[in-house]
Formats: sequence, C-alpha cells, structure tokens
Amino acid sequence: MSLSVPIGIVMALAVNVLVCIYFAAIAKAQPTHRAYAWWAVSCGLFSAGLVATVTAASSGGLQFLNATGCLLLLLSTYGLFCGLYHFELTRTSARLYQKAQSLVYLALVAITAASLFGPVVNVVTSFAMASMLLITEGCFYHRKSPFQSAYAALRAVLVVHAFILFLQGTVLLVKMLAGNDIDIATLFDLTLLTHLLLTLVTALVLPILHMLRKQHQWQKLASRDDLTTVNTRGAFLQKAYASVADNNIAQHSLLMVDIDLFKNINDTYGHSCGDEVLRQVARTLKAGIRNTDIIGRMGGEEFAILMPGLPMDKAHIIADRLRGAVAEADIMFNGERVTTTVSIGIAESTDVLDSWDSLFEDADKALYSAKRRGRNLVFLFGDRFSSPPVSSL
Ligand SMILES: Nc1nc2c(ncn2[C@@H]2O[C@H](COP(=O)(O)OP(=O)(O)OP(=O)(O)O)[C@@H](O)[C@H]2O)c(=O)[nH]1
Repeated sequence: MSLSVPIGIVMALAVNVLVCIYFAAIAKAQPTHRAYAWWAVSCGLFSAGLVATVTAASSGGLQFLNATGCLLLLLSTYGLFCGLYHFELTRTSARLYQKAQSLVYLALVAITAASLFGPVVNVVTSFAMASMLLITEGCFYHRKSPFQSAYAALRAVLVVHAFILFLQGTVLLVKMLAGNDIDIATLFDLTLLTHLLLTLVTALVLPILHMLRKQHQWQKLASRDDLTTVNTRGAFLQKAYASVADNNIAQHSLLMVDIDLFKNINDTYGHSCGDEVLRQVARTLKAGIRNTDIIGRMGGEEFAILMPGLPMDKAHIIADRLRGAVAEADIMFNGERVTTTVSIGIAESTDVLDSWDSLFEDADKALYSAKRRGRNLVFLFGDRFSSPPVSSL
C-alpha cells in the first residue's frame, strides 16, 4: 500500500520538527555534548529542505528554490554525520570526518552547478545524501562493544535509507535520460518512510545509548583499582561470587598473594617507589594468568586471584611461576633497581555449597603459613610445609 505523497510529507515534516525540538531541549540541558545540537540542526535543515523542494515541485519547477532545498537536504545529512561524529569520537570517526568534509564541499559545488541544468540537481542530491549516510554508517563500526545490537540497528537503518536514496537517484537519472514518464511517487514515499524510520530510531536509540554508555563507563571506573588497574576488592568479590556459584565450574582455586616486607620498601625508597612496586607486581601477576582468571587488589599490598576450573595442584604450579616471576622482575625506580618477592597461599573449593568465606579464610591461612615460614614461598591450605609443585602443566 502506498502512502499518498502529501500525507508522507506532512508526517515527515511533523516528526522532524518534533524531533528537532526534542534534540534542542536535550542539547540545552547538556551543552557539553554537541551531538544533540547537531541532530537538532539536522532535523531543522531536513524540514526546511523538504518544504523548499516540495514547494518548488508543486509550483512547476522553481529552480532556485529546488536547488536551495537540495542544498538544505544534503546539509541535513552532514548535520546527522557531525552529531554521530561527536557522539562517537573514535579514531575511525575522526578519519571519516575528513571524508565527510570533502564530500560536503564537493557535493555543495556539484549541486550548485547541477541546478543550472534542471532536474539533474535532484539526481546529484540523492547520490550525495546516500554517500554521506554510508560514511556516517562507518562511524558505528565497532569490533567490540557491549552495545553491539544497538549499533547494528542504527547501521541497518542508515544503510537501508542510503540504498533507497541511491535507488531514487538512479530512477531519476533513467527518467531524465530516457525522457519517459516513470511514476516515482511510490519511491518518493519509500524515501520519506525510511527517513522517518531513521529519524525515529535516532531519537529513541541514541539518548538511551548515551545514558547506558555513561553508566558502563562509571561502572568500569568504579571496578578498576586506580593504581594497579586490576579489579577493586568489590569488583573482584562480585565476579568471584558469580564464578563460585556457577554450577558448570567444578572447582576453583583461590590464591592470596601478598608482597613481602612492603613496609621496608616504602620506608627505604619512599611511597612513590612503593606505588611503582605495586604497579609492577600487578602487571607481572596479570601477565602470568589466563583471561578467565579473576584478579583483584584486596587492599594495601595484597592481591587475590581466583582460578575457575583449576585444581589446587595445577594452581600450585602457576603460583610458583608467579612467585618466581615477581622475584626476578626488574623494577626500576629513579635509576635504581628495586627487588621484591611475594608470598602466596592457595585454597581450593570443589563444592558449590562450600562457603566463599571458608575458601577465603583457608587461602589466608595458607598465606600466613608462607609468611611465617620465611616468605617468598607458596603454601597450599592444609600443608604444613611448603613444597615445590609436583608436576608440570
Ligand atoms: N606505597 C604504598 N604503600 C601502601 C599502599 N597501601 C598500603 N601500603 C603500605 O603497605 C605496608 C604494609 O605493611 P605490613 O602490613 O606491615 O606488611 P609488610 O611490610 O609487607 O610485611 P609482611 O606482609 O609481613 O611481609 C604499610 O606500610 C602500608 O602503609 C599503597 O597504595 N601504596
């Protein structure tokens, strides 16, 4: 079923004016976020461009008005791009910014020149708008993002609208070259409809995406220890609880890692050196474990590492490797080489019903034994003596 052109136009105009006001209100409330101002401008330009081109067409080809409308429509897609560029601000969008700028200059010249030759201006405008939308779509290319589906929806709408615009340009070109009387009312309806969809999706999805992204960034900041960049105690416990409660993971090993005589490092070399030692030890620990292991700074100079699916004898081998790596690491501070060691206690949980507290306490007891027996040692919970790991992985 085809919409009649006037209804489509009235709907497109009404929606764009409303969305323009909506984005302008958000832009006023969030002046630092320039994307909303650009989108408000884009909707405003589209409305003005639509009025101009439709008025020119219905009054029998006012060329100047039609060309002005075409320029406004093109600028509205550039406004959409600029908004999304400010919204994303990635390396990819920065690269695309140059392309979008070149395209807009080129298209402005081409549309102005084409306006001297009658209907060809509409062909040039359709192609230029479609190209701008395809450049815009590139801004949303993310290989890894927690909001993958929202980005995919936006990209799909942009591509569909670009495709319809290309089709419209091609049909207009054929109509012009062949000189025949193809009825493009349905295609025009389709263009308006896909633009309407784009406007609505932009208005609905982008502010929500913006809010979710902010929330995600705050959560990330709150869950990461400033100094060492590993999980904070709270984030570690949250992830560890979830892993221990997972019925699919048969066992867990928990390593409690504590830097030996750390107070001496602070006292001898100063607090900044102590901080550097903490950073370096965290880096060494992180480098020596798998991605599926969970590491956190529990406070001061103590770290915890949860190894899902790993029995204690295997965890022992890794722990001993970590201990050796820390002891051998060169930590340079103000041109001086600082050395440090860690003591490690390990406990194992094989039953989902084992309480997390007892796993934690057991690993802590093993760590205490390692400290008491001379430091730079790995102790398993339940062992009275530290022993080297028995097998290799
Ligand atoms: N530089 C620095 N020092 C910290 C930080 N957090 C805690 N400390 C210091 O870490 C030291 C811990 O000292 P202790 O608890 O006595 O332990 P230790 O000297 O490592 O001795 P053992 O654990 O028995 O080997 C204290 O002096 C704290 O001030 C930090 O973020 N940066």
